[in-house]
Amino acid sequence: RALPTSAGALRQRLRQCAERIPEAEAVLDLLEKCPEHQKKGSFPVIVFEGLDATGKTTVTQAVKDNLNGILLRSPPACISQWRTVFDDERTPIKRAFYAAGNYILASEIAKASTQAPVIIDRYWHSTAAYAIATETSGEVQDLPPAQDEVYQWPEDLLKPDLVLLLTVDPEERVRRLQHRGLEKTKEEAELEANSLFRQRVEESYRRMVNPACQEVDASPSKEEVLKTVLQLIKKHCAF
Ligand SMILES: Nc1ncnc2c1ncn2[C@@H]1O[C@H](COP(=O)(O)OP(=O)(O)OP(=O)(O)O)[C@@H](O)[C@H]1O
Ligand SMILES: Nc1ccn([C@@H]2O[C@H](COP(=O)(O)O)[C@@H](O)[C@H]2O)c(=O)n1
Repeated sequence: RALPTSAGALRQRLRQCAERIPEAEAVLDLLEKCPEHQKKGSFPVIVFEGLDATGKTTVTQAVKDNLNGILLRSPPACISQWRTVFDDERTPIKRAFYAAGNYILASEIAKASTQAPVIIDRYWHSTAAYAIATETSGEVQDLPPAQDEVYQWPEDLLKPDLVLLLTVDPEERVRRLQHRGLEKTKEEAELEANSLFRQRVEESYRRMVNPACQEVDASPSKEEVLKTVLQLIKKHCAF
């Protein structure tokens, strides 16, 4: 399978291509500096997931402001300058880059969560959901079965306290995409063109376990979505 599900496996994958791709060596260097099996601090760690234009950037910023939190994203800023290089590579190398981003981010989460609530725009569930959806074709029924190990959280990756999956109906998502008008990645363009791919990504999010995603209808106004999200955080995270 294209997605390496441990720090050891993704290091090996990056090492194999490091001679040809100098940026892989740079990612490896950063990974080496991250202690393994990171532990979170006493503040809650809350992740927002979902297809593009479901409102993650909008809601993470608002939640961060509301909770006086620290906002992080995957892939983290320290490797995002190499993103386009890996997006143009073969799938296994591209997935190793995004997986590595999550392990590097875990170090940032560990530190930040000793200081304030941590709000994260995409983490492991995004890496897994896009990988799973790309490896299959056709209907959601063609995805690996619900209990498959692909939906498991990696054993050696720091776990969040709460994962909220933002969903909006396809028409509203397209309206938001058009309104925003940003440049799309290849995968985002495919997502827009291919409704089955979009359904597979969303269903893969829903099948993730340990931790599972809690779904939030993000179709209402920004204010209402924020209110719902803050209520869920209050209910699930003690701080
Ligand atoms: N609840 C909402 N109602 C109406 N418009 C919204 C709402 N939330 C976000 N938007 C608008 O939709 C667009 C996409 O939102 P945003 O950038 O937050 O999504 P995103 O999930 O972070 O996208 P991506 O993953 O591609 O970065 C923006 O123009 C934003 O202002
Ligand atoms: N943790 C992550 C984050 C992103 N991806 C890949 O990037 C694309 C979406 O990124 P945005 O910056 O537009 O939010 C998506 O196509 C994923 O393949 C990832 O794999 N893991």
